[in-house]
Amino acid sequence: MASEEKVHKAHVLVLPYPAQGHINPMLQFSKRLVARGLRATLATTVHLAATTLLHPSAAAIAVETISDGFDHGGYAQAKSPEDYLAQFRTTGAQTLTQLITRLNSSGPRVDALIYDGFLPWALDVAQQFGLVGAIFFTQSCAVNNIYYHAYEGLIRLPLSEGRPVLVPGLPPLEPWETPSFVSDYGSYPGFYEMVVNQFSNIEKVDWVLFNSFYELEEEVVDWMAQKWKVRTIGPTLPSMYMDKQLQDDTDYGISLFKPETTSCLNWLSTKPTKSVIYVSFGSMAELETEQVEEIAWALNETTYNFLWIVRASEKSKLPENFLECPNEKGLVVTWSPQLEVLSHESVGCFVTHCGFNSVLEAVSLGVPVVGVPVWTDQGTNAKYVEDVWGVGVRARKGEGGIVRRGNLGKCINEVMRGQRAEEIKRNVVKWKSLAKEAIGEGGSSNKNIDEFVAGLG
Ligand SMILES: O=c1ccn([C@@H]2O[C@H](COP(=O)(O)OP(=O)(O)O[C@H]3O[C@H](CO)[C@@H](O)[C@H](O)[C@H]3O)[C@@H](O)[C@H]2O)c(=O)[nH]1
Repeated sequence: MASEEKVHKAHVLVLPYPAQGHINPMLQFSKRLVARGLRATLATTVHLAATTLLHPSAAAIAVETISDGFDHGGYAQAKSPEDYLAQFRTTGAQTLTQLITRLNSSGPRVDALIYDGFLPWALDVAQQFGLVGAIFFTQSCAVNNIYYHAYEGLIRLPLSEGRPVLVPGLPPLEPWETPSFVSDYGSYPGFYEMVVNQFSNIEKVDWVLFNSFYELEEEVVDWMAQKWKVRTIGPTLPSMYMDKQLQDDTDYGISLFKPETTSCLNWLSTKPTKSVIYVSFGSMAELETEQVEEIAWALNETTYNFLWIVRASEKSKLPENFLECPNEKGLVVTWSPQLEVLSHESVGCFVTHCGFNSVLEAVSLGVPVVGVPVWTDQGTNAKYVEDVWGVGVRARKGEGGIVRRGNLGKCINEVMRGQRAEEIKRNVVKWKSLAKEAIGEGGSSNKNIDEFVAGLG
């Protein structure tokens, strides 16, 4: 027994919200822990485990399931976001309790729970078992400081038109630059509760982890660090794109959609250096049909090549005959190997919804951005892209709340050529290097991960 105890590696259970943009960073963080000698188990939902395959590179991480209450369809089966979150809270807490009980009796016993901020009830479960509790935020520190201030009633909602929103550590924001759950207060009650309730029990948590890096959000991290044990541990791109310390770590290891890797890479290889506009709106955003049409015509009119990700569920929104007309100039696929695409020499800019993973990937791989935010945190990320980090521009919405083709085309030209493009390129180079330094040997995120691991020892 004593010798068994001696070899016990600290065992962390990692619980992401079941969406691509949440699993990717938490799985990557788990790999960093395993590389430091910890044992990691990913807890995901029954539905997700049944519909997704983990790649071999993630094999060092065990996978276990809990239930969100919708084993045969997941989120799509719920009546509403409120229904989904309420069921997940009840069934998730019960099945997480059963999982920890089982792991503790069969071994290896669990020492810590790293849970997604969207699932704050998980901390109560962790504490019933006396586990170390770490909340993991997949969105930026800036966005989450806005949510904290909303939770505490420190910003008055609904926001007043024309009055800047002041949050410590952030530049003054116009109301439309805050996350949509705040700027359109009342329109998304379930999601609003989800994002602000991340702070409902934060004073009880042991660690507050962010997929960001200190240099990227210094002021807001300093402010938050006065209140909680905040540690930035990102960017969580696979190691082979960053510090190259983990030889097998070439991709995220999980994909909810099947990437069309061969067609993307073959097509890219026929294009000149920095001639391609890569366009993707991530795994969740649903665009209005008119918006899809405006993007299509903007891409059709541009002089550049384009690679556009249109998920299967969005394809019917493409203008008739669009797929046939671009031929050599453009490729439309349902899902790409995004990291390989962004690091390909033929890609010149990234038209993105500004999901936080996509922004961090663009920053880390040095690709200029055209932000076309859709909802949630994306408008605030786009503000930072343009005004704080200077790595791109934001396309403003026109008539009907739609980004019009002329405006999108103008933004693409601005980041691809001319004086502003030169300035953006300088910033892109600077941030790429700072991102690599942060996660590399001796960097801020690397040290923070070491400290977290030492704390579990
Ligand atoms: O064709 C594609 C498109 C995307 N990705 C990957 O999918 C992830 C997408 O993440 P993200 O850019 O954050 O977008 P969403 O999937 O939309 O993420 C949700 O979750 C994020 C983290 O909470 C939020 O910042 C977003 O606003 C929210 O929409 C990234 O790692 C991409 O590399 C691919 O591999 N292939």
